[in-house]
Amino acid sequence: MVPGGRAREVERGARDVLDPVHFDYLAGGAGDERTLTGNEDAFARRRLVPRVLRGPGPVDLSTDLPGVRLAAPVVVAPTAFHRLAHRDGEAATAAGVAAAGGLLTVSTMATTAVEGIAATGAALWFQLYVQPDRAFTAALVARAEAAGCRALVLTVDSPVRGRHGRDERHGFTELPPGVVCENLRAADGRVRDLVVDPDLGWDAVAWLRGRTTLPVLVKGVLHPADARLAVEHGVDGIVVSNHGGRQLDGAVSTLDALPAVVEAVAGRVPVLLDGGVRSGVDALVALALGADAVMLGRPVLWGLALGGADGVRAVLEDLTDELAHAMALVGAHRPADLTPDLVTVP
Ligand SMILES: Cc1cc2nc3c(=O)[nH]c(=O)nc-3n(C[C@H](O)[C@H](O)[C@H](O)COP(=O)(O)O)c2cc1C
Ligand SMILES: O=C(O)C(=O)c1ccccc1
Repeated sequence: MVPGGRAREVERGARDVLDPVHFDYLAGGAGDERTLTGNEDAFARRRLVPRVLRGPGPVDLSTDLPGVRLAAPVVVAPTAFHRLAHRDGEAATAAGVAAAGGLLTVSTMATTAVEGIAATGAALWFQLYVQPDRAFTAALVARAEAAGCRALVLTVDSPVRGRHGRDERHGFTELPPGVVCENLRAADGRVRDLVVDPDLGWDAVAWLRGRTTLPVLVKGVLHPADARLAVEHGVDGIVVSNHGGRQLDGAVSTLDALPAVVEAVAGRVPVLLDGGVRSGVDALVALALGADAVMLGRPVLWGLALGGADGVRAVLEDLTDELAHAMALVGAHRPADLTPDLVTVP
């Protein structure tokens, strides 16, 4: 079954097919889930002020990002444990992304090895949780690079783990038998536990630079001062993210945080946004407020749960089609035509 409908329907469908404990792990957020709901609410508050009679010409969504040229400014965000959503896990996700001509960010916490994910032919970035064991982290970076990942996405919003009430209520603490984080398998064959590093600082960017020639993005920036620091430390891109409301509950919505970050970055590196993007119109709003691309987290997981690779492909193609259609209706031919004056808060 291939879902073709809108994000809400796909989410409802996924809820119907998934173990409720696993659905809640994937859907849930930290604390009272204010930031989780705030991300979507921020999009719902915006309205578009379209331009008319802007002339003919096809819509061209092509976008250059670190290490990759894409047909549309849409990237799959890194999410853990795809084998909770579908038995084929990240291999199915990657096959769907490849079919849609997209880009998948592989999570450090993937339940399929990065080498196996790369075998699908999908374009990949690799999301990194820097471990206090830097030798192990360097080996993981080398694996990602050897597998053909085109950039590293350093997650910086997790000095400690968020507290997820839904998981606590269910007592969800362990993956099902046979499901493991294959990227945390060490040379000795044993799978390490993830350690988030409370001591991580900006020097981690220079450390990473010394170990890879890949572009490095930082993911999880909300404050414009941090965006400035990221540029000063030589990053190749910034992802405005609150981890889909799974880390600091009460954090600002990503759409509300975006304009100040864009102003601070002043075009020096690409700025991406994730959190609450559920439609092509949402993507258009983020681009108009200055994002160079959006990332999708949960919608891709729901497509995966419902339809495997075909479900992922359908989610990506639907959203991209809707973005192109909405671009035509606001009078824009390419992403650069999308400017903040097209968005209002009535
Ligand atoms: C189930 C789940 C697992 C996630 N795992 C990771 C992860 O391993 N690394 C990471 O940097 N972000 C992770 N994230 C955050 C996503 O990359 C992204 O920031 C967020 O999902 C975007 O919001 P959205 O789900 O509203 O699209 C995860 C999110 C979800 C929902
Ligand atoms: O669940 C998450 O959002 C996430 O990033 C994560 C972090 C550590 C282990 C598993 C998932």
